Amino acid sequence: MQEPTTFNMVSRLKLISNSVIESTLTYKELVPAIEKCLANFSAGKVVQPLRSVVPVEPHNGLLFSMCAHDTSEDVLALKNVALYPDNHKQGLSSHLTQVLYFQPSTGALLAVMDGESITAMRTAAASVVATKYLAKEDSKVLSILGAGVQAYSHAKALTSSFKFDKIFIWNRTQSTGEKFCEEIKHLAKVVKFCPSTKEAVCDADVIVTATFSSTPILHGQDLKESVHINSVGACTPHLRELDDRCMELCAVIADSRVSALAESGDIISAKKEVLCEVGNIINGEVEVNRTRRTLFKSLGIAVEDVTAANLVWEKVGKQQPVGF
Ligand SMILES: NC(=O)C1=CN([C@@H]2O[C@H](COP(=O)(O)OP(=O)(O)OC[C@H]3O[C@@H](n4cnc5c(N)ncnc54)[C@H](O)[C@@H]3O)[C@@H](O)[C@H]2O)C=CC1
Ligand SMILES: O=C([O-])C1=[NH+]CCC1
Repeated sequence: MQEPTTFNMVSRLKLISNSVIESTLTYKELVPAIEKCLANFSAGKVVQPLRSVVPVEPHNGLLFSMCAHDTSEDVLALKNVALYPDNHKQGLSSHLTQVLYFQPSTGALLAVMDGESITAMRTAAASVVATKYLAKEDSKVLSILGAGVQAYSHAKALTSSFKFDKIFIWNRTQSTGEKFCEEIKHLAKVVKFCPSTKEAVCDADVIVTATFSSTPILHGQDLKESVHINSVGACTPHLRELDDRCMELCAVIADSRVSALAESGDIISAKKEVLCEVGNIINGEVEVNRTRRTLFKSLGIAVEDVTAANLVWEKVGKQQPVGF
């Protein structure tokens, strides 16, 4: 009898596209699931090595490989991200990603999922969780720096969880920023493009930074006394989005302390301490004063992809069970 191998199982593999994932995943289900996985992660219930990053220098690309096993949920997956900021010139997304979803008991590959929507949505869901625990409860003004995929998912996720009266947008390219404002104008009473980051953030209660900038775009001198920042970009040691003053003023909370200290250009360059992981706050181990300046440093961790992929599997993948 022929032994089942990955190759002769291929006909039974589920391929799950972005469009299916977009019509399947909702923030209503994803946010609590991400909250739980961040709590599991900080409670030591997740096996997750630091992701590997291969620079593809001639093409200004990076290939990330991220894997985790959530032991309390028994879910196993691996995500690849090809991060090529110049891809837009060829009409391609800057992040090309796939999630491989495994049967933990055998290691059999059950599904290959498009990773773009999973990445966009799980990152925004993690920021919603951080905002829930760290921002002032009466936050009314949201500011987003950037107008790409993450800016969009954050606008959608944050407004589906909190009520903002005003959203201020800044983007390096004004025309793209204005187009983005038009797309999200239904999300708040006022949605306005601002020509400078100072104008965009000076009244903000909650700020999102989601760009490819390599130099600071958010400056401490422009922040209110009480503000919460979700810092989503600058996920490699040579990139920065926040200046030293901003880092000095804020209490820094990360998704993963290990990832933050190894990967965050802002934390490494400013020699900033990480107060705790957001999971420590969820688990009731640390309390943070919401009326001070707080910064959630999101690097993106594999267990978030594992969690999102598991929701997709439970909702659309399971109908055709895969097994030997
Ligand atoms: N923390 C996490 O879990 C994740 C973080 N990211 C990071 O978030 C950031 C945004 O990602 P996407 O929205 O998917 O990318 P995107 O390609 O859709 O958008 C990129 C944005 O950055 C802006 N930008 C590009 N170069 C810039 C510069 N030099 N200065 C200022 N703005 C610049 C563009 O105008 C655009 O608004 C990237 O740094 C990305 O690597 C992405 C996925 C997950
Ligand atoms: O977690 C993630 O998917 C990523 N973080 C930075 C680039 C992609």
